[in-house]
Amino acid sequence: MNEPTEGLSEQARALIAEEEALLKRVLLAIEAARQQAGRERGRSEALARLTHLRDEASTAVESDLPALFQQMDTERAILERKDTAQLPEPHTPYFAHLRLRKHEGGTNEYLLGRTTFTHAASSVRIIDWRFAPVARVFYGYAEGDDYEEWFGERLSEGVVEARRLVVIERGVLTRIRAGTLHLERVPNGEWHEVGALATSSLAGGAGTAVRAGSLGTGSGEAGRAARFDITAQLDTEQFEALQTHPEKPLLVLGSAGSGKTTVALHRLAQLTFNLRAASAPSRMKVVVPEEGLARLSRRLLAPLELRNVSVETLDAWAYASACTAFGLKSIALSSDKPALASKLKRHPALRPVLEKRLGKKKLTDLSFKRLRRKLAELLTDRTLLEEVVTTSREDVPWPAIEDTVRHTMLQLATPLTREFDGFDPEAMKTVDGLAIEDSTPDSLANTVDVEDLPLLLFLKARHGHLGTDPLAHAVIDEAEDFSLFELSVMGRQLGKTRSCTLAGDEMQQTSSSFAGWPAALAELGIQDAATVRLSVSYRCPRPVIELARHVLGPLAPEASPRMGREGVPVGFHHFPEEAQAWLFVRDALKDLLDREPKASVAVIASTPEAARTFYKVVNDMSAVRLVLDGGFTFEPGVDVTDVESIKGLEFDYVILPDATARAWPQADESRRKLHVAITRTSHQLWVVSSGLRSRLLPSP
Ligand SMILES: Nc1ncnc2c1ncn2[C@@H]1O[C@H](COP(=O)(O)OP(=O)(O)OP(=O)(O)O)[C@@H](O)[C@H]1O
Repeated sequence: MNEPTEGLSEQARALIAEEEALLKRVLLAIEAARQQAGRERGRSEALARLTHLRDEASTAVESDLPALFQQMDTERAILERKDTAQLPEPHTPYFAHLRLRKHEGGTNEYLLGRTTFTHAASSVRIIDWRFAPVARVFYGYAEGDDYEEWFGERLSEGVVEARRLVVIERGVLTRIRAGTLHLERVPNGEWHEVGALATSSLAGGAGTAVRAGSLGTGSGEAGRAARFDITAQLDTEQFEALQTHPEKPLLVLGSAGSGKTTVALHRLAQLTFNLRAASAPSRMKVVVPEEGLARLSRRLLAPLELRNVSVETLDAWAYASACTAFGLKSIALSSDKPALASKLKRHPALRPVLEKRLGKKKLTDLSFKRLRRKLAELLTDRTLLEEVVTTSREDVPWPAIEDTVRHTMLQLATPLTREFDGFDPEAMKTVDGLAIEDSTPDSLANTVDVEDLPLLLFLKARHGHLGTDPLAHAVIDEAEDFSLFELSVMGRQLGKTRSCTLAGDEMQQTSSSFAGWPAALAELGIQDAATVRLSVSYRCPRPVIELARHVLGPLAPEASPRMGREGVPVGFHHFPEEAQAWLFVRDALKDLLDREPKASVAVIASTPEAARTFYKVVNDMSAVRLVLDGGFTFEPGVDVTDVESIKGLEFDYVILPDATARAWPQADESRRKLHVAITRTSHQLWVVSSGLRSRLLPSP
């Protein structure tokens, strides 16, 4: 235990002393329980001994039996002791503390954690946030509030005397938040009030830039304290969403950074607990559009004890589903495909046109080969494709027809290797050792696009069983980016109850045209979903949210989110030449990494090509990474990336290096993408432009 520093109020000192004493008591109680459990671990040996004694008794002479029976009784008594419960992790046994003074008299003390634990002798009671009824009081009331809750048949009334969030790292208390009082233990062991530390330090702290016009708010300094557990911070609205009946589909809406992913993953944690079945995690799935978000989701699931839940990107999910549904080990995918053909295949306008064309005729042969041929017929039918273009009101442009037909024809061709079957295999190679069709249109022969997979699965499900195992629950995150075909197939994979959580924000739709939530739910086969709209924006500070709304322009929803935090102004930096702009960013990054080596920074370019070009300016700097395949490591440093890769992610600092009129034109898709890039910012945003600045930005 360490002495609080001078200058702390009496109240703060008392709080620290109380929480440290409490933690000490908890750790001793866990240790006592652990030792007790150790003593009981001898039971498996007891079982073996009992079996052996039984065998012995069956052949023993009568005079030996009384002694054997006595021994057997002893071993049986050991076995009959109650199973040892799982103990809390002593490094971080709990994340919150609640004390209730009941009107009927007396106080009750609870700690919120992930493992239930009671040690009566030390009056320690840790409750599991997922199911303990009293967790409702923690999430629903503030310190000092009168509370009134029904626990089963019993009404409990009283006052919330203490409601504290704590951070315990390796068994040491390092942070306490009680109402507006926020205390932090710095590395030398002294305690400070966080607001006081921030204003007295040159380095800033969230909300104060180091120098005017400089990059950095102090939030990525060395040795920054661990954050409060997000589970402890869920707000009332988010916790209420988790109370939705496990079998009811839930639609979680809200602006960028309002906690949609947080709610969806916490619901999964709760449902896993409710199902109690050991197999539950394997029957649950999280599906997201991009690799970056898949990696982040896996990291977020780990502390929720859901490491076994499969997190898949849409493409990986479609591929695995198709292999299972068609009983194939692998499917040859094209590595090169026209963007317009992909757009057409994912567009909602294709859905009704296809439905009309397929009519009522039943297909009997549902093999991959047959359905692939059927799909190719449809995708080379110009009349059908023209109808898609007109139904989309030319959102799918006319040239998409030619691109789709030509591409599909190439895919239908017989691969050269098969055509020249019987020829000398060496003659089928080029001088550099590659197959003769590599990098030629012939490399497309006999392949399908990853966008074809949901269409093929859709065709199969329409005429028969999909052949994949039903899921107990699915989380569909960034659901605005799922095509109707993907949703339709996903719906077939859900069990009868359609238990799923959809999280999304129509303003962040980037990859295909979104058909709206009613259409999305209908494809999933959901008639009645519970819907929550999260209203507080947690990730971004006010100036960033305001810019994000400005960029959306006419697309911005009427209601603005409730702003969580103030923040430093957005930095706009304009230069005549791109080279000047990028050298300026390079210097700023160098300076920032020196001052705040723990910061996470993203340089988000409009395209992968622009990201690659910018990277050349900084590739000699350590801790700078080019990430274009979603391979984010979430380590401190700089990720140079593009807007398509960063959905659902967040960084302390974001720099947009090419905020030009060419990169971000005045079009709806561009507005939404720029909005996504801007809203990845947790602390500070810089918008850097050269030549002609994007007109989506406010005038200087
Ligand atoms: N109640 C809360 N209190 C404090 N922070 C929160 C709360 N809820 C969520 N957050 C934090 O806000 C950030 C954004 O949360 P999350 O990623 O779940 O939002 P989102 O709505 O899914 O964002 P996006 O739309 O960009 O995908 C995360 O850092 C998360 O930990």
